[in-house]
Amino acid sequence: MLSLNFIRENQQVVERAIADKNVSLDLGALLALDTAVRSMKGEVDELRRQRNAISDSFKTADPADRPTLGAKAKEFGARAAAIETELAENSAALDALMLRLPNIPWAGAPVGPDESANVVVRTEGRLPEFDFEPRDHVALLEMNDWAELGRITQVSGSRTYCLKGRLALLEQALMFWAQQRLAGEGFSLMTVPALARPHAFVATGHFPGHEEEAYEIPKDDLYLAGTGEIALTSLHSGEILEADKLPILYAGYSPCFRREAGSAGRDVRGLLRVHQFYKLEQYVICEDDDAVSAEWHGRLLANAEGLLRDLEIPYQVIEASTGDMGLGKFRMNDIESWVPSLGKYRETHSCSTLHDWQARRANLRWRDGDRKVRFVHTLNNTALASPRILVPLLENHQLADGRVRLPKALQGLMGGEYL
Ligand SMILES: Nc1ncnc2c1ncn2[C@@H]1O[C@H](COS(=O)(=O)NC(=O)[C@@H](N)CO)[C@@H](O)[C@H]1O
Repeated sequence: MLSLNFIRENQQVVERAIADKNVSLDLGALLALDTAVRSMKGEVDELRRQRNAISDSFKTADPADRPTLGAKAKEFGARAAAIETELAENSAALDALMLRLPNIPWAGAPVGPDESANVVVRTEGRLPEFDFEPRDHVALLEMNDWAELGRITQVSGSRTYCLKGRLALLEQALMFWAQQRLAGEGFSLMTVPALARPHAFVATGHFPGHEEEAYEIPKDDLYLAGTGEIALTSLHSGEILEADKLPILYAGYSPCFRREAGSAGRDVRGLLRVHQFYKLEQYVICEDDDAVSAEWHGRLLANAEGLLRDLEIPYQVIEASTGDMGLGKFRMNDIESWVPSLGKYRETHSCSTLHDWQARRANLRWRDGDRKVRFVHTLNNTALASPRILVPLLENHQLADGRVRLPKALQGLMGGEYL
């Protein structure tokens, strides 16, 4: 969310962001509501003041004047109440529009309608050269009995899976390894619930707008989150964080649930796009200083790139366009990992800076050195998300006989050179 002051003073900038992020929002209507709400508040206050003045004069008034005074006070009270009803409606309408306002994207974001406008900013790692026809990850899973992809769908529906044997162990080893790495970078490890209240989805910006993507638990007024970001963003809602507590660095491990409502027909085979997966999330709450959050953006990206380098997975870093980055982002860099069987890079990480857009929605604030209370900046990036990361991991390191050679960084943990 943006502040009303910012919107009033930067209408063109906000209009530009609305256009560049493909948001259908009538800023004029929002500003008209803002004006109406402010004038109505002024009217109610004035009526209240006048009514109180009459009430105060009542005691010392001439008894003969009291009926007239009483009637006047009543009339002012009735008019104030009538305005307050309309004021409440206008305020609710204004709040609803405020939640739909995009954050202002950074000046370096490619302007475009969707991912087609994204730009590759860096390509790392040498693509594997196979002297055999490389198998896709599903074939590798089947020939090594590393997953159950068939019968389980009769139990749990489409886009579900079981990992088996050494691959199930590898997923645990990967998450353990990545958590050790992030702990070494000063992140506090946390397991995070997928269960979350609707307000937590509003705080991150998933709601309103993406309700369809979340599994709902109506009996308990809960939803299942698609990312640990949702619980982590609202964990400190309402607190005023002391300056010496910042930056807060969380490495949040959670199950993630996504209905993938809009993905019919995409990635239907295997592990790329499933309803339930596990993610280790890098999450930062820092002071609202653009240079400080830009520095954290770079570090979150570097952490993820370091993991991919040690997994010996070739990847590329993407600068997301204004149309692809999403409503709340100031900046988003995706990392795409090479998938040999597809002959292309596929997103495995997404690194975002949101400035105070989430903080305003989550009421996340801190007290600066001058004791002034301000909204914080929030950032998040994937550290590892499994089973998707297993797809490039298995395919890039496969041998002609279907075995998979483990990256050196995992051989100790997994007790051998091969999965
Ligand atoms: N349906 C899915 N199945 C498997 N993995 C998924 C699915 N959806 C997302 N992911 C993984 O989760 C990563 C992060 O998802 S994201 O929506 O892009 N971004 C976030 O959730 C942010 N909180 C950063 O992690 C993706 O890059 C991908 O690796």
